[in-house]
Amino acid sequence: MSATASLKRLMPSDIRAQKGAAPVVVLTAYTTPIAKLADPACDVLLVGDSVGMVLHGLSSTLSVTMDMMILHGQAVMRGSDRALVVIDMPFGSYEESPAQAFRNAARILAETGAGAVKLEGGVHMAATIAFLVARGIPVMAHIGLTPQSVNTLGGYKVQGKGADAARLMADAQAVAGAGAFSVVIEKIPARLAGEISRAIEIPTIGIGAGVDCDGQVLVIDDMLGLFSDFKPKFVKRYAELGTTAAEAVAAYAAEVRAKSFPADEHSFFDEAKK
Ligand SMILES: Nc1nc(=O)c2c([nH]1)NC[C@@H]1CN(c3ccc(C(=O)N[C@@H](CCC(=O)O)C(=O)O)cc3)CN21
Ligand SMILES: CC(C)C(=O)C(=O)O
Ligand SMILES: [Mg+2]
Repeated sequence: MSATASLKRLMPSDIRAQKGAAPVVVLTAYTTPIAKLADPACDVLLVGDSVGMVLHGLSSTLSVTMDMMILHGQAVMRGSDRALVVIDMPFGSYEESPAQAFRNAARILAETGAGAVKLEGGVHMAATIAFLVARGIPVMAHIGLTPQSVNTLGGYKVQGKGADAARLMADAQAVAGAGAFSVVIEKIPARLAGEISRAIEIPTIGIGAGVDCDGQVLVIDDMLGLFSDFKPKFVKRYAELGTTAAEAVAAYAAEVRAKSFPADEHSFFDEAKK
């Protein structure tokens, strides 16, 4: 961001090393001004494919494109100089083969300067994660509720209940064994998330996964109260900026109609006013 930035940007190895030492603080960011605001307080800024739903009005993440992720990734890099920037690989850009995943992940890192990519999947994506890591691409994994699989999961439901717990533990161990530097665990029972966090050696980043994860992530628009269509149980609203903004817009509209804005102080005159 600034030419004189003295702090070195955090790297995937720094995040990995926070396990057992300091909780990993993650928020999404999609734009330069939001990145500027979140960078000083966060360890990781995640350019999530949630950008499609939050900023572009899409009804799921499935139609998010490589070009969208790269454009928003570039904007977030310009607004940050401390946090590690991680960019979601969009649906369809990595599932076909390790070679396809490498080609698209390399393009994301080359065109944005970000430090890592994130992709969804456990046991079935472990070979791809290992392929990327062996070729210089740090990977954050994402297991549990994986929104790109909403159509096969049958909705945005809690994962890992009952007999599914063993499958989720296997997913966590597979992505850790494949060399991921951390793993997002979404919408699973808190007790299982704690067991997984204790069982693997990389930091778990929870969203709807309880307090025993090694870090937490939220969509920033959700926690700021800016994305009002969506209030799942795991979101805590730390502000109500959507309400504040709507009130400001209403006040502006009323003043324009009443001709009380602009006042002299917002206007220009060719002579000093008497
Ligand atoms: N704004 C936003 N926040 C997110 O956390 C988020 C996205 N978008 N988009 C990508 C994925 C999708 N995610 C989701 C989506 C739905 C639920 C969920 O619990 N849905 C409830 C209804 C929630 C509501 O609308 O109040 C459900 O029953 O389906 C959870 C995570 C998480 N991610
Ligand atoms: C919610 C987080 C983990 C994510 O994947 C996204 O924002 O797309
Ligand atoms: Mg995502």
